[in-house]
Amino acid sequence: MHGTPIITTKKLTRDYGNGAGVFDVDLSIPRGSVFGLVGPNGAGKTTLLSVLAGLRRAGSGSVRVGTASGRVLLCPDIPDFEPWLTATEVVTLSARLAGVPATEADTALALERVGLAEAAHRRNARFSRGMRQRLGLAAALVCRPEVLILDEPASGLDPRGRVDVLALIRSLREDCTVVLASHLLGDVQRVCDDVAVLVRGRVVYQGPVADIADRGRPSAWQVRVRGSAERVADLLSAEPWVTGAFPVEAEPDCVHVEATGAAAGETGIPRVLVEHGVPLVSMNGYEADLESAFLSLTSTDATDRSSR
Ligand SMILES: Nc1ncnc2c1ncn2[C@@H]1O[C@H](COP(=O)(O)OP(=O)(O)OP(=O)(O)O)[C@@H](O)[C@H]1O
Repeated sequence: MHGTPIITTKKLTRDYGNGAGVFDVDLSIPRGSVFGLVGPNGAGKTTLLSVLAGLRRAGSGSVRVGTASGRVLLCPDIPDFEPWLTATEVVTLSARLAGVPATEADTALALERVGLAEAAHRRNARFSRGMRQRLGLAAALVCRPEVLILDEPASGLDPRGRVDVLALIRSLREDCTVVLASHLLGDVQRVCDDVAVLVRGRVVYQGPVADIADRGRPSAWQVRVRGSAERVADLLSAEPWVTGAFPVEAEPDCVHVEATGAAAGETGIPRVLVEHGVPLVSMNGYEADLESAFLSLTSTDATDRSSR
């Protein structure tokens, strides 16, 4: 892992009983990175984040955070504000409560960064879930945290808002270390440098996000061609690395192709089409589902790698 760690945990455990909680968690979060904590519902992400933020105590084990406690901020998934406050008032109050001097310009900048400049003087009572999440981010940013902990930061956003907020989070590495939890592997892949995967309270993988991206790469595609889908399916079926190829019933010019691996298909399908003079219109990989990514991450191999 790159960078000196700003947060390290050793054998961190918070046991709620009946198998719930987090157990023997060893984390090393590099300073200045965006670190993702990913896992299915109930895996223990929120528990772990709140222990890192100092809001919940660990039952055993240790947490070392290389900064003053006031410089670590946690932003919950859907922050709750007094409904009568305007967005500007929420952000101003947040800075005051944190004891951070913030000018009007600082407040305006924080709101602008999260895309709420136009709503700056509106009361938050009628804000959508996504706007509330953005406002929570602005309220955190104005405090200039050294470590910003975000629980499901994009869960309430529409696709456009999601892209914007993920880009914003990515840009924050210049200012602080970000630790975010998500059950959406795609979001984590997009913004994080390193990732830890929690399954039933235990870290089953920790390392560069690129490694997970490789595991999540699809090895099945819907290939749209100009020409006969039947012929393309026959051509591809003859290749040793193709494990299945057939025309898609509802889409006359599409072929469903499955390969032995991601790289084999990504290079092999366009090559075969070029060789036979078939124009390729599009090639879309089926998103690997989270469940199978987690299954692959709980394999012996992945568990071994978690100790590096
Ligand atoms: N205060 C508590 N007392 C007892 N059990 C708890 C407590 N808080 C959480 N749990 C249980 O611990 C497990 C982990 O919960 P946690 O909220 O940390 O998971 P999560 O990964 O954040 O889940 P989600 O993605 O659904 O928010 C769950 O089984 C939950 O029911």
